[in-house]
Amino acid sequence: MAQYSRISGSVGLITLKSPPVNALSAVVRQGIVDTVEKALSDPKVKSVVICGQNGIFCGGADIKEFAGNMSGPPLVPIIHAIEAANKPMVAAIEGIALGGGLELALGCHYRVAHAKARLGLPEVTLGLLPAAGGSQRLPRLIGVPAALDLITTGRHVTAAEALQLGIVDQVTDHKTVDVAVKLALSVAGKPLDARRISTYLCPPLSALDPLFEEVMQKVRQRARGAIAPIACVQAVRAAAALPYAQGMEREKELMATLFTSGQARALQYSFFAQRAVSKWSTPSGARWDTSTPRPVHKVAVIGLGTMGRGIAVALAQAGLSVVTVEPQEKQLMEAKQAVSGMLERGAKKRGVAPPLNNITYNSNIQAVADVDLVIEAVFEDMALKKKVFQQLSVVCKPGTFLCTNTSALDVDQLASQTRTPELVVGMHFFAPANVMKLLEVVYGPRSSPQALATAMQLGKKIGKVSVAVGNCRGFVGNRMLKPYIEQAFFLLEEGATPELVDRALEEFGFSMGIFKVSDLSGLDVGWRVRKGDGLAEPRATGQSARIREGRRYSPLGDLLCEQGRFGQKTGRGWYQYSKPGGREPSSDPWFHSFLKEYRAKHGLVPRAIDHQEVLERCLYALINEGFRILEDGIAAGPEDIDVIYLFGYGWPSYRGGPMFYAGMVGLPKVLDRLEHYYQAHPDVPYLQPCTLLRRLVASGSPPVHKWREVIKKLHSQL
Ligand SMILES: CCCCCCCCCCCCCC(=O)CC(=O)SCCNC(=O)CCNC(=O)[C@H](O)C(C)(C)COP(=O)(O)OP(=O)(O)OC[C@H]1O[C@@H](n2cnc3c(N)ncnc32)[C@H](O)[C@@H]1OP(=O)(O)O
Ligand SMILES: NC(=O)C1=CN([C@@H]2O[C@H](COP(=O)(O)OP(=O)(O)OC[C@H]3O[C@@H](n4cnc5c(N)ncnc54)[C@H](O)[C@@H]3O)[C@@H](O)[C@H]2O)C=CC1
Repeated sequence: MAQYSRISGSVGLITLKSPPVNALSAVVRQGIVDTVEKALSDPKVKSVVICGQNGIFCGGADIKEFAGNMSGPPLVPIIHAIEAANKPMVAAIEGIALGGGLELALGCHYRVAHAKARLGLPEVTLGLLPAAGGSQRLPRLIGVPAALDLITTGRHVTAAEALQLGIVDQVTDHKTVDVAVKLALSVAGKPLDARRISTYLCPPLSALDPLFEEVMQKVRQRARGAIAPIACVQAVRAAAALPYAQGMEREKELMATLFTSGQARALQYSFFAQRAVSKWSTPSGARWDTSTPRPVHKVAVIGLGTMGRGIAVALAQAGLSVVTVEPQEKQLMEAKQAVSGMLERGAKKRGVAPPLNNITYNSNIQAVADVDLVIEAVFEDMALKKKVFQQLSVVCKPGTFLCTNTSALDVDQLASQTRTPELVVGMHFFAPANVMKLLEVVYGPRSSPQALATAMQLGKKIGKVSVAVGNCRGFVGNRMLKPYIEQAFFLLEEGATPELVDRALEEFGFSMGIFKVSDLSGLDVGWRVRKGDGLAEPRATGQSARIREGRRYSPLGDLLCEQGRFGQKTGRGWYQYSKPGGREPSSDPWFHSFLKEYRAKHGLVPRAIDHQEVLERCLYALINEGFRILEDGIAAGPEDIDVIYLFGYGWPSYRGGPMFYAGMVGLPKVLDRLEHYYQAHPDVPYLQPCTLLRRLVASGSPPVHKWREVIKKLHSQL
């Protein structure tokens, strides 16, 4: 709703009231219509201030309404009426003015923002464009280049930047509404023509066409198949080239295409999925709202290799006190230098002082005696990790949470090395740990709800999207990756090339195909795991060379590693590079002839493989494992899996995550294709459709937000 009052004798005050972010729901829009009418028809009122309750101006349209039948008065005429008013309208912006919220403010004649406010048009991140006049008013107000930047990225700006750009007229540290009322009093009765942004012409640019061509090319490249950023550029172009009324028509037309698109649905799903994962629950009944996290001020990081360094940076940047331990003197020195460099570069970007003093560097584990929580990041070696956990259990003060950054090892085995297994959880970061947003928080059978809640809260504090997952080999993300990679290897055996597989995946929207990723992260990583599992030993030629434990196996990755081809770091992998450490992959004739010989040696007759088969085999195998993970209770719901893939594995955001994507493709189709491929490859168990998928299809393929009901029923029957 919106509340109306009169203050200071002649100022009408309209307060948006719709917790938590004063979103513009149908009721709020109706409230604005009613209160604006009241203010304009009250002869005692000479000017009007619009603000939001609880220090929040407005979070934009109510995104929940997009999924249903939109009712209530539309926003565009409301904003037109505000702009056309004959009394000065002033927006008092506290907290946030986002999307429709900023568009509402742009309809006002003046804007005052609190110094801590953030403003932006983030519609593009929801698969939309600012269609309440935002794409037409913002370029008229701040110019085409700046508007293009804000609208195509959706980035939020601070009040200071908004002032510099000309989005707001005034920034204050004091009570924003008081300052806005003062301004409203001072401008009462003054002419308003020059304050109506829709009447402005965009600031002239000498070469409009080349500018838009260049921008479109860049945006297309960055968008990797997303349609909203392209539509945003087209809308701003209309602002630059057309009169306002025609520009508004174009904005509406472009929005109509986006509004009903699958991409918008996927991105809006992902917005709510991100929020849903913070409301975690476990099969044993522990929940986010009944578990109290303990405050964490001081954290230890054990092992300052690739991961430990990034984790230490993320913690220090969030203001935590960090104690690091690295026994190798040379490694410790190098790490100190690298960590300080990362902190300095990060601070420079943010215009703050580097938090160098938040970190201490130690070679002795005794240094962690008084920390609240430890994150272990030593080599992926169970024996070593067990030893470290035994030491931690002795050295740390009672009650210290002990966390491991292992990517796949059994968290419960580590817990059993300690005197307090209930305080042990996994905190699985992704490389580079100070950049990647994802954190898998892994609970074992003995982890206490408080340990899980504390790790989840710490994740939030350091800016991660944290997802609680059960303990199994590879947890959620890496477990699903295994069948995906396996299919890619099999496709090479059957006739595909790394180039073909990668092209198909990149056209789907991944920034890199699986073979390029493998070259980047190092083929030796998977090789070490396969050797540990007893899979990678050389076998005799003939059929057994491609079978392990009764299943089809491809030794291709092992054979490359035996040749010292570890990927980018050695300058050779699935592709070749100009030098060791080179970044640009190019097709490698050596690999192609090696593949030819390999196929001949194993009696494999290559056949033509198209992009569709690549996508179906790689993605449906991965999705099938996702269903198994849900079946096993390792992830609480499809949203958890999707968020993990969106934030940790480069799944294209406009496809919503693998489980949402399965729903979009149609579960019967996914089931049918898996059945088809399993029939063709009965020696590949990952392709056998799992029970949950079958059950969902038998239940009429409900939408993704209803899957939990089917999963619950399945669990109750097991
Ligand atoms: C043929 C068809 C033709 C169709 C034509 C259609 C024409 C339609 C014209 C429509 C024109 C209107 C255009 C418009 O107005 C567009 C928009 O405004 S889109 C929305 C833009 N706004 C945003 O993207 C903001 C999203 N929110 C956030 O970024 C953050 O939530 C925020 C920074 C505001 C706060 O962050 P934080 O403090 O961290 O809190 P949470 O994120 O946890 O949020 C708290 C709570 O609030 C819920 N929420 C937040 N924003 C919204 C929202 N805009 N709508 C609904 N709900 C919102 C959030 O989900 C949390 O609730 P939970 O219950 O915990 O999930
Ligand atoms: N590299 C990656 O992309 C990811 C790795 N991980 C996991 O993170 C952990 C660390 O991996 P990386 O950082 O890549 O390894 P790394 O090899 O770069 O670093 C490991 C560090 O641990 C140190 N170390 C060894 N024994 C120690 C001990 N007893 N006490 C303290 N430090 C000790 C080593 O000297 C080395 O500096 C592993 O469990 C790995 O599986 C998790 C996610 C991603």
